[in-house]
Formats: sequence, structure tokens, C-alpha cells
Amino acid sequence: MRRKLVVGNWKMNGNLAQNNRLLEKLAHGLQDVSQVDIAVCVPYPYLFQAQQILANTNIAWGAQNVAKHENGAYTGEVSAAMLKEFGVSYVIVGHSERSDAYCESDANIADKFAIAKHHGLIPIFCVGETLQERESGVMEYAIANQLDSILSVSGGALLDQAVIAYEPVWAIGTNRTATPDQARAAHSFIRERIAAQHPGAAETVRIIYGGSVNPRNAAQLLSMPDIDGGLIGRCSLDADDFESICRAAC
Ligand SMILES: O=C(CO)COP(=O)(O)O
Repeated sequence: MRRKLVVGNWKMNGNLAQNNRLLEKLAHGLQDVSQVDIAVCVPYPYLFQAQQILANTNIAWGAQNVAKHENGAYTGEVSAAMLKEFGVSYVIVGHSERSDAYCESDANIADKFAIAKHHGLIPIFCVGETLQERESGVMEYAIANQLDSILSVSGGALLDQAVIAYEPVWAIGTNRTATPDQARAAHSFIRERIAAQHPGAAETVRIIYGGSVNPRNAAQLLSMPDIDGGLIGRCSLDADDFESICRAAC
């Protein structure tokens, strides 16, 4: 039985004072929620703050990116070992906002996934089609290509404990959520694709949905078969909204 997982992706939002209020409120408000794993992925400079406030709570913290190299002359990059020093559990890799803006290739993303696993971090690997790909009927092809880049480099063993986020690009930040049936169909496709190569991993890997999840649509989405939780953008910045979504996953 896979445990549900709800992750907040703060993206490039927050400041010390706001974060303090948000994290304290979440730590308090969610303390009785034991049936669901919960995490917040914060900007790098706030990892220490998240660690200070969330240590000894039921909320884990994570980062939104990681370098594909161990260390060295890579200006501006942050390594997996550095993230571990701040108690990080999760790291998002391959978010479409990064792959679009910074031209991240599938091979780069696969390297980041592998290095995260190597350091005992849980990668949250994002896949999803653009609107054009969906409308032109190549959605499964697009998702399969993204998945295969990880499956071929990382293999089934590295999928153990990993998380895949299905984030249709057209649903991110748009208030245009995938319907529960659209999301379920994509999640089943992803699981079947993994099962064809790594049957054991397909059973255990958590596949979470991201894209305009809010307190009103969360319960329906998160109760669908094959949807093991959510990756929440805007609504993770509001303590009440994020708490409602976590509770909807119970
Ligand atoms: O990109 C997302 C999470 O990673 C989704 O963002 P929104 O929930 O704001 O649509």
C-alpha cells in the first residue's frame, strides 16, 4: 500500500518573515495528520529556516533543484551533499519551469535524479505534456520519452522510494486543472510504462499530480486510483489552503 504524499513547491516565493509565519502555522496545524507524508520544497536560502522550524515535526523539507555534479567549478550550483547538510529529504528534478527556461535536457535531468538517489535524497521527477502535445494526440509519446530517459539511465532499482509527479504543463499556474479522469489516465499510463520494464518498482513508486490543485478540487483528484498525492504550487503558500489539501489526501 503506497502512502499518500503532498508536497508544496514554493517556487521563487517567500521571505524570512512570511516563511516564519507559514511554517509555524503548518507545523502546528498539521501536527495531527499522520496518514499522509507531507513536505515543502523551499528556495535554497530558506532551507536552514525550514530545518530550524520543521525539525521534529511531521513535515519534511526539500529543494527545487540539485546539481548533476558532486562538486567543483560550477558557479551557482548546489550539490546533493550540501542539501543533505540541511536535512533535506526531497528534491524536485525536471520541473517544466526549469526545463523550459534553462533548456534542461532529459539527460541532465536523469543525471540529477541519479545523483539525488545516490545521496539518499528522494527525487520528485516531473513529467507532463504541453497543451499542443495533448491536442495533437502525442501526449503519451511525450510522457514516455521523458520517463524513458530516467528508466534507461537509472533503472528500476533507483525508482525504489522515488516519486514521479505528473504535471501537465497546461495545468501549471493556469487554474485549468486536469479532470480526475484525465489525471488518472495519465497516472495509469505512467505506471504501466514503468511496469513493462520494472514490475516491482511500478507497484511502489508514488505518482503524484500537480497543476492547479486547490482545496476545492483536491479531494476528488487525490482519491483517484493511481494518484498517490499532489505537488502543489500556489496553494502551498497559504497555510489554510495547504492544510486543507493535506487533509483531503487522508
Ligand atoms: O507547478 C506546480 C507544482 O510544481 C503547480 O503549480 P500550481 O499549483 O500553482 O498550478
